[in-house]
Amino acid sequence: MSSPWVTLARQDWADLARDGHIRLDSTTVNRLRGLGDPTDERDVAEVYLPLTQLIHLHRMHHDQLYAESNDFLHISPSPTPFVIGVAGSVAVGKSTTARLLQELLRRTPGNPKVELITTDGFLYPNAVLIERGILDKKGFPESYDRRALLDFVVAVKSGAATVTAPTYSHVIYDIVPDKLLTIERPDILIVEGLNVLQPAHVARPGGAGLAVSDFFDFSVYVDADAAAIRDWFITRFLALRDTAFRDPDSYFRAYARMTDDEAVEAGGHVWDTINAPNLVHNIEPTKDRATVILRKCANHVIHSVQIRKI
Ligand SMILES: Nc1ncnc2c1ncn2[C@@H]1O[C@H](COP(=O)(O)OP(=O)(O)O)[C@@H](O)[C@H]1O
Ligand SMILES: CC(C)(COP(=O)(O)O)[C@@H](O)C(=O)NCCC(=O)O
Repeated sequence: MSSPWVTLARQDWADLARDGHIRLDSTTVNRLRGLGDPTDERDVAEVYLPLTQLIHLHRMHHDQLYAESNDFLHISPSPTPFVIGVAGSVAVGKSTTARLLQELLRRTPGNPKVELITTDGFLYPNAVLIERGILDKKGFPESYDRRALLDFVVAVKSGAATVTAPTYSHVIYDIVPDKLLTIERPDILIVEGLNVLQPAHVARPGGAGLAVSDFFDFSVYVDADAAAIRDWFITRFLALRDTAFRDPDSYFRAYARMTDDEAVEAGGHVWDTINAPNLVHNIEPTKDRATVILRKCANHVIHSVQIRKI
């Protein structure tokens, strides 16, 4: 059976990188990578640079098509940003991927303005999740205000001068009251989150018929075996116990006093009861909707890249 995908082993993918002047020094890479994520300058050169060049190619053609379509229609709407979705499990390293792409794309010709938002800002506040009995479903599609997220992306994509988004804090484990993120006419918008590749839930009465993924011009799914991601999640949980959980404002400060065994048990429980079911039932089924799948092996290293060729 023919496949819409072409899969490249890492070295073949790395060989596609064209001569360019885009570099990220180790200080920048260290600043951008997530807790416990070993991504380094070599990964940037071998994996993220060719990806940036492919995205730039898509963006150039997107802008040209948009301009020519507008000429054909005799309309002159506001410039529209190129929108990129970054999806994948909790703890798979989406934020590292999204932040690296933001920095690399800023260095592409014309130095575009690249903004990044994470969808956690569109989670319902804990008070609403509690009222609906779904606090233990944080990260599941129904825990987000999908209408507000869609409205946000449509407004930015429509070229609105100023668009705001709510923000989430992992420390307080809730939406931060009165703290908004302001986006002002970016050339590129990256939307990172667990469920950004979800299709519209048209079957639901009153369903929007549209989802944020309908406005993506390019998307990346960060993929790894669930057993490996579970290990990364628990390792990160132990690291957070020694750092972020000690913050007096941390929702998880009770975890800061746990022994290693207790923390492994508690982290494993969160993974097994919340994040693993969400991965299996909601996130992983959206993988094939991505333009590119970055496939990691158990040590976090990206070993192959799958690209939708049609
Ligand atoms: N409880 C927490 N306290 C502080 N930071 C956290 C906590 N959980 C996750 N983070 C941080 O939030 C970011 C997003 O995490 P996550 O949603 O698991 O996505 P990913 O690991 O794929 O980037 C990461 O940089 C992670 O280190
Ligand atoms: C905040 C998250 C839902 C991720 O949100 P995203 O920005 O990917 O939409 C996730 O990191 C999280 O905290 N999940 C809840 C389960 C847990 O405590 O790990």
